[in-house]
Amino acid sequence: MQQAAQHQQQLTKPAGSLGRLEEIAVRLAGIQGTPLPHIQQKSVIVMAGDHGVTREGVSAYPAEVTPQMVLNFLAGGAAINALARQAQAEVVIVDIGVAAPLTHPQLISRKVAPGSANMAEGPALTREQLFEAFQVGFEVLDVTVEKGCDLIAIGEMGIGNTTAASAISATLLRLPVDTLTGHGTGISAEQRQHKVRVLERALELNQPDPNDALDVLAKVGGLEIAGLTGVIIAAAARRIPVLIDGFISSSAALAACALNPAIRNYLFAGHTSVEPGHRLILEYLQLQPLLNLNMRLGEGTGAVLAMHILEAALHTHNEMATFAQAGVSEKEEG
Ligand SMILES: Cc1cc2ncn([C@H]3O[C@H](COP(=O)(O)O)[C@@H](O)[C@H]3O)c2cc1C
Ligand SMILES: O=C(O)c1cccnc1
Repeated sequence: MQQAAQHQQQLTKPAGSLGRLEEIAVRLAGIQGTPLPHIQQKSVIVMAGDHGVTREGVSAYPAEVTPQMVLNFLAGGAAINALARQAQAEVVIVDIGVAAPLTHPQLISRKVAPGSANMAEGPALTREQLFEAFQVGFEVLDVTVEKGCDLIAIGEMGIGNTTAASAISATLLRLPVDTLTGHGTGISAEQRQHKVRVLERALELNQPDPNDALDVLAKVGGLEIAGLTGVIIAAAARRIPVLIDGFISSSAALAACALNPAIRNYLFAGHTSVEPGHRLILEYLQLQPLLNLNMRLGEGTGAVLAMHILEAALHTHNEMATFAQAGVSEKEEG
């Protein structure tokens, strides 16, 4: 990172004038362990799973939308497909817990269970399911990296998962659920109040331990969130930078960082979502979002959009002439 920062000083621009692009290049140098980092191949890993808590009426959309959207991803018709085509990123779709049978040649079928249990009635996942979900995340990341990918974005699909993200982040950040809970897919103010009450009941009943991220992920998490936590852990272990997306994928990152705080150094926050809890997670992790476009979709959309910025940081870092090369005079002393 020191060498990369020194290289930045020599490029033909006033020191610091590329702002956060400079920091990004330096951070990528640290992650890849080289002063001139490169990104060759990008993927977005989208994990899909259902949530028993949807039976409490916490989303504006029915749970059937989860499998329907997975098929839409596979057909190339979702927002993430359009943005990934623009960014030239491969879309990797994983069924880690959709509550409907799904088969497709491009689908990675690793269903741990047909959805989580209803956290308002008991723990969402068993410990075994949690570890199986981690394992799916590790393996999907490994296969993706073995195919040559060196930048990962993460995304999710799962109706009801803003409720799980609120429960995880309220517990780990030790904040009242009300401050972190938003409108998700577009529920009314009244429905949001109901969602907060469901969340309070689920936390009261399950008593997730804020000092134990595994306990939190099992009791009030979900399969796609746990799978993404696994992706993040495995990516950091392999020195692969990860672009996190919105509130839900950031709750997976929060859990990963609770397990090992050094993981934070491998993460970039693609954007800040409209969900109120998202900003609180990013502040806690000290990750400055790259974009703020009032998005609240998930799927990895904000993360894939930010790939363009990471690449811009490396184009300037690697392609610009130095003062010496270009014969441009450096800053006057004093
Ligand atoms: C058509 C459609 C496409 C989506 N793509 C992502 N989400 C997003 O919305 C869901 C979370 O919001 P909530 O907790 O309110 O259910 C997740 O599936 C998330 O990825 C979608 C939601 C819908 C309806
Ligand atoms: O922040 C997100 O990623 C988000 C917000 C609302 C609905 N789905 C995802």
